[in-house]
Amino acid sequence: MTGVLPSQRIKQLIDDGAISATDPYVTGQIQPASLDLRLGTVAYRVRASFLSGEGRTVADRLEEFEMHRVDLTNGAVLEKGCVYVVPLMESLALPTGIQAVANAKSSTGRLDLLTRTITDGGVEFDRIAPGYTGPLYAEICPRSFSVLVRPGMRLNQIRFRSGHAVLTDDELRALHTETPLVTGTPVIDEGLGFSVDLAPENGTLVGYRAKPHTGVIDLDNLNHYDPAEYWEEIHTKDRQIILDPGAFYILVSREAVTIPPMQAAEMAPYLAMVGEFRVHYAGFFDPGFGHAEAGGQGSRGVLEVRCHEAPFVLEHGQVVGRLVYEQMETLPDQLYGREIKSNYQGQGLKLSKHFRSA
Ligand SMILES: Nc1ccn([C@H]2C[C@H](O)[C@@H](COP(=O)(O)OP(=O)(O)OP(=O)(O)O)O2)c(=O)n1
Repeated sequence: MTGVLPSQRIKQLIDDGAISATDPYVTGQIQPASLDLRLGTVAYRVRASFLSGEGRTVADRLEEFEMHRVDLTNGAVLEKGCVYVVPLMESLALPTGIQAVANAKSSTGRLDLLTRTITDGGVEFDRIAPGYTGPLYAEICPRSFSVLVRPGMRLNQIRFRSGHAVLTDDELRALHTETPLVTGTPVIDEGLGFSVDLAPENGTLVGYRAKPHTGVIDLDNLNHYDPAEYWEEIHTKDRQIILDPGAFYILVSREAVTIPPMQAAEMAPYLAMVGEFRVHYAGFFDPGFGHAEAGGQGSRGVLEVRCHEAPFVLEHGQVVGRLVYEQMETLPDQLYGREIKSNYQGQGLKLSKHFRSA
């Protein structure tokens, strides 16, 4: 069978020893179509981000790039602007037919914590070769805020798939006719396009921009921080905003999106050629996200946007990203939503769960 492996198949991989961990698994770690990965006890501050490269291990390369080590046991701050490599508690011994892909969790992306997975012999971030056997590491680069972390914190996640799982545009059109995937007319071109909302129904608040020189965020503090101390509100009445190079924004999609129970999705930039700005990082959408039966009607996608070379005008309804839908191998035994205490079901414009709601 081909497709993305659901929660019960991930449990089976654990039972079979294809996934192992230094510490017992915790409640909620297995998600409908992914497994949360946990930080180990040490962070290596490195000179620069790196990939280990064919035939070489991350441990070897750390000898080359390590500047110093930080013990995370009692909590430690990962400083904004620095690059760290943290060995994860989980490791893999994948069967040859199973391939994996990792990604930052949505909460991590919303905090602008660039978090990518690296492996021994790896030549790409976040893509794990079929049959990979070896340790997993998170490379973490806090870009807007310094963060306090402890062992066991879950910053990234991993998805497993067997064979080819991506839906073609024709399959996506057929699925949309069966279960509407977005509100409005779907833009289907190598996935489902979605656009930015810069003309909200009520009020003028369209997004947030990270403030410089803020305090530390302890990732265990949920619904805790005052948004005003970390974010500047972005208001507009004229359906457009100008993005500043280097600044980090949280925006929201105009469309409500649905991921039916037998599909999962990954967010990708709309066009690789648009270098001026990029919707990035947190890419996984769970089966059941936005799905009415899982309490998700009207869920928008949150967009983490960074502008690069030059100031860039973003207009209401401009297509900025696309969701690449994949088929689940079998129906997951849990869906994103209320039952599993998900944080972002039914969301509109929403900062990470660490901030108090307005
Ligand atoms: N750029 C993104 C990425 C994801 N999501 C939505 C779809 C996901 O199904 C949901 C949760 O994603 P994660 O599991 O990555 O996030 P967390 O684990 O941080 O949230 P939760 O605690 O709710 O599981 O957020 C989003 O709105 N915008």
